[in-house]
Amino acid sequence: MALPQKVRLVEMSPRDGLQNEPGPVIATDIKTGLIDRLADCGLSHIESASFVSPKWVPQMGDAAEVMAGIQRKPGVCYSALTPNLRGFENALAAGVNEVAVFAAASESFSKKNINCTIAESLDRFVPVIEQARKHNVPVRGYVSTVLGCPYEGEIAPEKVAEVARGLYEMGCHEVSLGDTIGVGTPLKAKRMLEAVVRHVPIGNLAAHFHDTYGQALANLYAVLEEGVSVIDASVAGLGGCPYAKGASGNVATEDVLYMLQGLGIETGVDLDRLVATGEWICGQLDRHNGSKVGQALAGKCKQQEDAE
Ligand SMILES: CC(C)(COP(=O)([O-])OP(=O)([O-])OC[C@H]1O[C@@H](n2cnc3c(N)ncnc32)[C@H](O)[C@@H]1OP(=O)([O-])[O-])[C@@H](O)C(=O)NCCC(=O)NCCSC(=O)C[C@@](C)(O)CC(=O)[O-]
Repeated sequence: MALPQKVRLVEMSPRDGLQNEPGPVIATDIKTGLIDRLADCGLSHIESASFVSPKWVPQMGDAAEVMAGIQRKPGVCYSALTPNLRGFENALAAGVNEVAVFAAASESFSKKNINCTIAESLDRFVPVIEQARKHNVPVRGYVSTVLGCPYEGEIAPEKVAEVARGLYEMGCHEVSLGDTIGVGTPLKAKRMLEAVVRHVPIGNLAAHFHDTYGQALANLYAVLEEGVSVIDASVAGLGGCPYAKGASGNVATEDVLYMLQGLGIETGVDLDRLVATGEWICGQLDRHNGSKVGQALAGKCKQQEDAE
């Protein structure tokens, strides 16, 4: 299949990127500063917060304050995770544009992440989706561990397809396929996708790949060739996985954008601004920049400044 002409980037850093950041809880104004800068880069979908239990994920405990503090830009979708009805109600009150429910293809991961089985999680999402429909709020669905699980190892593509189908059939307009611990390789990613597209149209799928083994760009290229046109990514590669020691964050948005530009694929996102945003947030968090493109372009810029 020909590569898509346009890709929609879904920016994960304020949520997936920051939820697992070690150390003290990050100040709300750093989170809102990040989201506003990302919107200024031209990103049209920013996963901004997570209405989960603050006991489980302390970094997301100020979700309502974050949503209240951002400067909303017209045309930008500010979304949030909602694991249950309570999360949905709080997200609705905070004025999110879209919510996301999250399941896994591995029973062990589901238990560790949301303290219930896969079947229980799908049951729990039914009232969330019903309420969302009533309030005209679109719902995205995630499937974690689609290319491997930290507890169970290999995950059958058919299991991924079953969960993705469940989410799609219950009303998720988009299902994002998560290589949570970044263990996938291109052929595996293609095989997994082939199983999923038997049940969910390709236009309703997104790729959400972490970069732990440095395979994320290769995996993305593989699924772009299969027709995927929505990619989740995180500026500066922020993030990790609390249940997999050493797991890296999502593939860096700067790296994905550089690759897409090289392929002539449109995104509407400004690379220079994105690099500056990655540098800014890494400075705020006193953290290493996990984007190769970010490092290269920021280094080049500094070299030019020094020469002047
Ligand atoms: C699902 C629960 C709540 C079940 O948590 P639980 O302990 O099984 O159930 P509970 O209903 O008894 O709730 C426990 C406590 O949380 C409260 N609570 C309950 N719900 C909420 C809520 N919405 N907002 C605020 N508080 C809430 C509830 O009131 C209670 O408080 P207590 O009585 O002990 O004081 C919990 O397991 C949880 O919050 N898990 C979140 C885990 C999480 O956020 N993981 C990271 C996101 S998923 C991810 O990163 C993967 C993804 C999407 O990026 C894709 C990929 O890469 O694979």
